[in-house]
Amino acid sequence: TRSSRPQRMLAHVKRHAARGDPQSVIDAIDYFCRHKEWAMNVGDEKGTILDSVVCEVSPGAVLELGTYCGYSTMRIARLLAPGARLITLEFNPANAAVARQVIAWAGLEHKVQLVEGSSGDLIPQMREKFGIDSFDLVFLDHWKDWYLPDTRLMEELGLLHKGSVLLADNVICPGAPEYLAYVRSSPRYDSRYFKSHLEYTYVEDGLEKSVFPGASAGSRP
Ligand SMILES: O=c1[nH]cnc2c(O)c(F)c(-c3ccc(F)cc3)cc12
Ligand SMILES: [Mg+2]
Repeated sequence: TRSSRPQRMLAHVKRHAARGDPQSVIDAIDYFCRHKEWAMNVGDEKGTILDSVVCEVSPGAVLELGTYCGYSTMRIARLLAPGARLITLEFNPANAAVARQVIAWAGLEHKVQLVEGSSGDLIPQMREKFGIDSFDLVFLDHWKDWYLPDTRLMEELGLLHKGSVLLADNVICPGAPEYLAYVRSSPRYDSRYFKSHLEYTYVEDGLEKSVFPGASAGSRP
């Protein structure tokens, strides 16, 4: 049967990127998506904003919701300090299989734990299965309708601490209106919009960065 777009992307990476060199893998994917076939990686423009947030937070524990082909996984992992951990959740087994190979090609597998399954099922298992107490940074990039329920779930499970940062992709295109309304109106978050463009296009999109000031915020003094 005909190869999939992620498989063709992986073949391009293996031909054009150097093993163990994450930047060359990132560049090869950006080239493939800009000049051969568009794909829904966060991309180079929004990726630069992602990089700056990762550097600012310098997280010890990161959760990525939505791995796809591992592009943003690599952008985050390449900036992590020794010992810092990134857990990335992917619903689609075929995409997860490609992402594992992309992450391995970049030589970043020791910093990344890729788990297949639905975020709603896996988030409640973070403590028991992965020994994670809370996340310093969460990158939401899976499915817009799950941004809000997954955020509520992380709050209820105490997986966010004072200062935890949520960074959400695609808040304009395809758009996550309920999520935006929540983080922008809740006294529990300090939220800011980083205007950018839909990956590899001139269409507007952006990232929403929301800092969790602590569970006590928004409750009666
Ligand atoms: O489903 C998605 N999950 C995560 N990220 C996405 C994304 O960055 C997109 F651009 C898009 C997208 C797809 C088709 C379009 F026409 C526009 C945006 C979708 C997703
Ligand atoms: Mg996205």
